[in-house]
Amino acid sequence: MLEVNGLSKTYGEGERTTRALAELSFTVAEGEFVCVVGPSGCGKTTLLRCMAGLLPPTSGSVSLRGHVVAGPPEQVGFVFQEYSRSLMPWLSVRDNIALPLRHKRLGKAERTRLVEEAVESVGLTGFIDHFPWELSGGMQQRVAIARALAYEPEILLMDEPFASVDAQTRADLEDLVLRVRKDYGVTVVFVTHDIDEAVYLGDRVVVLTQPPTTVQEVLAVNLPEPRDQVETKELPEFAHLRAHVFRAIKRRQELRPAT
Ligand SMILES: Nc1ncnc2c1ncn2[C@@H]1O[C@H](COP(=O)(O)OP(=O)(O)OP(=O)(O)O)[C@@H](O)[C@H]1O
Repeated sequence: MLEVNGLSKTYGEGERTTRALAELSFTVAEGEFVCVVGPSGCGKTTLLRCMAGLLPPTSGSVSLRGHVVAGPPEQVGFVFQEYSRSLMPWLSVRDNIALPLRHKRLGKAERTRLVEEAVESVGLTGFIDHFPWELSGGMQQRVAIARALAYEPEILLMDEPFASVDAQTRADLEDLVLRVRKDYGVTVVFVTHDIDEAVYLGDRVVVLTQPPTTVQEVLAVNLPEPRDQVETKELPEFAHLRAHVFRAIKRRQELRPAT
């Protein structure tokens, strides 16, 4: 469905050049949940922005169903890390979620239905007429997820969406994403620097190297479904997979020449 083909991205020119992505290739199948994990600064956000058509690659390409992505595709929804910056403080939850739907030609009743269903699916029905600043951080991130879902995307691109919430809220939001993925049948690309999160959520994990970044390894996660925060994480296979990813990242760091 999605194909990242020899993707590279260099920022700036001359002395201020940063080679963020060296050459990356991997694919994402229809309905798959792919986690991308790598050390801080390895270019995860850059990769996702290229996949979203928000940033042109320096070379290589991203294709969606065989068509090269040259701008934000209609079928794609995004959830970013900074929920506090992505929601409009002067709009209610309802109006924030309805905002991207302006780009779709929908009747009022259909728009209301999509917004209300999305709010219900993230468990915020009682807060639909509240403003973002009246909600906790975790609730605001739920609103950001609902906004992406109401748009009925085929693909959800998520950039470290739970990095700024506490551990318990993070676990709840992880399970929420697994559930909506199932309910909405959406394909997910989920970027995180958290190895446990990547293994817990993913059908596959793409492990990135330090910059200049390439794909170090693509790992299949054959853990039983449905995943469970306690039972899944107690499994020896879970411990094995997380140790494998951890070692892959650490080994690569040790191989880097001293600077
Ligand atoms: N707009 C920009 N202009 C110049 N350099 C940039 C720009 N955006 C990112 N970079 C550089 O590209 C590299 C990768 O950045 P990016 O934000 O994609 O990494 P990341 O893996 O998402 O980081 P983190 O995990 O810390 O969020 C970094 O060296 C960064 O300084």
